[in-house]
This record gives sequence, structure tokens and C-alpha cells, in this order.
Amino acid sequence: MAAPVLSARSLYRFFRAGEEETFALQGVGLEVGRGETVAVTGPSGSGKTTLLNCLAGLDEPDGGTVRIAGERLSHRPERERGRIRARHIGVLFQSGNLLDHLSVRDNVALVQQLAPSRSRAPAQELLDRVGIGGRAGALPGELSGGEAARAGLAVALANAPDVLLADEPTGEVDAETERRLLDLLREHAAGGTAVVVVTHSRAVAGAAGRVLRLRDGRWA
Ligand SMILES: Nc1ncnc2c1ncn2[C@@H]1O[C@H](COP(=O)(O)OP(=O)(O)OP(=O)(O)O)[C@@H](O)[C@H]1O
Repeated sequence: MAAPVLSARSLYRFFRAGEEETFALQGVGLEVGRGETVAVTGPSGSGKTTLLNCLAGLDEPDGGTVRIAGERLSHRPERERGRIRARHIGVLFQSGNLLDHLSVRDNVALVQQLAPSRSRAPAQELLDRVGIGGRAGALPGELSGGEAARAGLAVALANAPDVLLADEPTGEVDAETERRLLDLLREHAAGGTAVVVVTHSRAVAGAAGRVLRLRDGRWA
């Protein structure tokens, strides 16, 4: 592999709630090159979402490092992590990445404004490509589940990210929409984006170049 665009070394993350400690990540490493798609699977509670949050800089690991496009992301102030995320990372999480009070088109445009120096497709073109160009003026609350999944993907890709991190991107959609989202993920990987996708879907795992399984916060 050429120099990996995403590199995580020996990640540890634990949570304490009262007397109880949970070791969500126990020494997880991961390197992903440009154009590579890695699927992460594993049972509920195995640490998948915690890993993605650390890779996105939305959570800080208690140990280990995350580097994105040559820059250290972990153990930096939130502002710095936000800057690196805006420039290099696309995030598609179950909690959704759409702001309710903005139209779909403005959601995409906002992400693009935060990363102004990146070359990328105009908002409308991106929305056409994910198949919801006709709903560009709609508010997120007016979208069906499948439309919202596509709009979320458009927002995640709006900054032409080096690294796309997706948590169950096809969890709520029908088979046809899943195929379409998968084609888009493949297209972006072919264009040089490194993709890490947490999934329970066989179709998504089957389309990935590598499938890794987490169990109890470690690679199984
Ligand atoms: N903020 C938190 N506070 C306390 N415990 C947490 C927190 N976040 C995660 N955990 C615990 O860490 C472990 C890993 O959780 P995580 O959400 O990463 O698992 P997961 O593999 O994504 O699960 P699922 O497939 O159900 O989404 C679980 O035991 C979970 O309860």
C-alpha cells in the first residue's frame, strides 16, 4: 500500500459509569490507503461506533493515535480536529448529518463553504448523482428514509473527502437504494477516497476490499 491516508495505531478507549468500566477499544490499529474500502463488522457493543468516532476526531482515544492525510488528528484541540475533519473527512453516521432548518442543497453548500479550497462538484450536481436532485429544495424533515440516506451521503461527500467514514449507511433503506448507495461508494473509492464502513449488510461487506471484525474492542 502507498502511504495510508488513514492510519490508526493502538487505539484504546474506555468509559466509566459509576463502578462500571467498559473497555470499548483495546489496542485497535488500522491503515487504509487511497481507493481502498474497508468494512468493519462485529456484534453489538464490540466497539464499531467508538472506533469510527475516534477516526473522525469526534471522540478522543484514551491511548493511541489517529493520522489523516499525514496530519495527526488525535490529541489536538477540538478546533484543530474540526479543521482537519472539514478538509479531509466525510462523515455519514446514523444520527444523521443534515441540519433540519436548511434545505438539502444548502446542507451540501454549507459543508463546501467550510472546506473552500477543495475542488468538488457543485451542490446540485452532487445531489443529481446521488439521485435526489429533484428534492434539493426540500427540508430534511420532508424526505423519505431512502431520500434522507442519499442526502446524507451527498453531505458526507460534499468536501470531496480523502476519507469517508460511514456507520450503517444502508441500515434503513430498501435493496434498490442500497445498490445505488453502494455504487456511489465504489465510485468514490475508485476516485481515490479511502472508505471505512461499519455494516451488518452482506452486500456492503461483499463490495469491500477488506472485511475486519471487531470483538470486545479488538480485531477478532
Ligand atoms: N459514552 C459512553 N459511555 C459509556 N459506555 C459507552 C459509551 N459509548 C459506548 N459505550 C460502551 O462501549 C462499548 C462499545 O460501544 P459501541 O457503540 O462502540 O459498540 P458498537 O459495536 O457500535 O455497537 P452497536 O452495533 O450496537 O451500535 C459498549 O459496551 C457500549 O455500551
